Amino acid sequence: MDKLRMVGGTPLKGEVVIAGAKNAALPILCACLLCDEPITLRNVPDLQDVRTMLKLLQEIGVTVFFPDVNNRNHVVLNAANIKSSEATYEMVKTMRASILVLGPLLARMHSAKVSLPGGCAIGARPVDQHIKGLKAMGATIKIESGYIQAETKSSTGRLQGASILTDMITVTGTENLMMAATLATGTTILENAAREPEVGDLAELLVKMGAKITGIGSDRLVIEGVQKLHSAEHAVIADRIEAGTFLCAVAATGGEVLVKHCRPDTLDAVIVKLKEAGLEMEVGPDWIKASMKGRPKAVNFRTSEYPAFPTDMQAQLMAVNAIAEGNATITETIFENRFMHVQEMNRLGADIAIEGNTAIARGVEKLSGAIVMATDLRASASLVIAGLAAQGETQVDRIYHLDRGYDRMEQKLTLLGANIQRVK
Ligand SMILES: CC(=O)N[C@H]1[C@@H](OP(=O)(O)OP(=O)(O)OC[C@H]2O[C@@H](n3ccc(=O)[nH]c3=O)[C@H](O)[C@@H]2O)O[C@H](CO)[C@@H](O)[C@@H]1O
Ligand SMILES: C=C(OP(=O)(O)O)C(=O)O
Repeated sequence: MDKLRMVGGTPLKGEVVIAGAKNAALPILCACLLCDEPITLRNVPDLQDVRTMLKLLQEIGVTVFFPDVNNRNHVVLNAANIKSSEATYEMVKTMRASILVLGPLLARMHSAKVSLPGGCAIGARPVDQHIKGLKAMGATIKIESGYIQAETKSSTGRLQGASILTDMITVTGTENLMMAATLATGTTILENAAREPEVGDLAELLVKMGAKITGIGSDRLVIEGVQKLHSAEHAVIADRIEAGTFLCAVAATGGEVLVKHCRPDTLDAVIVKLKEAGLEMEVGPDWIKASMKGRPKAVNFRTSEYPAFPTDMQAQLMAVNAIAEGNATITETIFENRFMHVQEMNRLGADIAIEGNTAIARGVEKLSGAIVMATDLRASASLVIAGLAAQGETQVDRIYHLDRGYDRMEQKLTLLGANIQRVK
């Protein structure tokens, strides 16, 4: 199992180019299942979850073509010949986002069998709202032998438009139901829809494919079903979480970094908090120039749905707080178990206590290197940030979590002057 070894204490300096967003690329790849014509995608990040999704789509019968052998970010998908409507346990257990094939397969093939995702390191993460929404659109769904088995029951085989109000805001739930609704008969209204930029990016691709969607970017999506979707081209939106992760790394280590090819307009809540922490930022249309002098200041924050502070940035900003001046209160409201990084940060000398869904970080002047273990994707990123800020050598084990969602993180950090290596 790969590990990352780093010697902390070097301020980051230089430029970093942000990749396409994992959380936009994954549903966008699944959208190719909705039509029998090629979908051309650019700015697809080259990371493990994307490779897993491409493998799953190939198992289903999608052809995957990289027109330029030297560029894994440009992919053409063609789902003209679907041969299976199944996502196996083997696939879903490595990547929960496999659930995103459910809506498109059901809409296009009129049946789908997808392994029920289990819980994961950050929480129970049920998919009851996906199921509830598809049932409201006329699907028959049973759970058997760990699989969601779904079928449409109308005479045409098509799902039917419905008004759906989800019990809570769910990102992949909104995406699954929106994709399913594009090929349904009649109109679907999704109330309490997720407003995350990645949902909007998926909606933009669907519109390019001929879908009729209004309310994009709002919490009320109206989708008028069409009979067929067609070929389209799309560039995946920049990853706001990767950009935010590098901004936190600058805040924790000091230095000056130009974050390029990002979407500052999707990072408002993160920018506000990092400014409070003392990170100086000049913001352009697709770049942020960040510089940090001295120690960060502690910042209280609370995660919530977009446009509020993202749960996927909680661990990284906690790493900044670990070495800040003062105490911070950090409340996680999205996932019930997303503090697994706390014990590992404390092994690096942080002073963080957990009380229910709140962590209290008492900033320490210095962290000291140690061997720590990554438990999930963003926990891994936070430990890398803490390791880069710590004195001495840190080793982050189980880096496969990090590889799920970051495109060449250690190479990008090396270009910024960090002393970091992958150990096989
Ligand atoms: C691939 C992808 O885009 N992943 C993101 C997506 O995950 P994901 O879409 O899985 O997260 P959700 O938005 O669905 O989850 C939000 C909350 O709702 C609960 N819930 C959700 C659906 C459901 O049917 N029932 C239910 O109870 C979840 O357990 C969680 O507590 O949004 C999360 C919240 O921004 C991010 O952390 C993930 O990075
Ligand atoms: C939790 C995350 O991803 P996933 O939903 O794919 O587990 C994440 O990107 O931080």
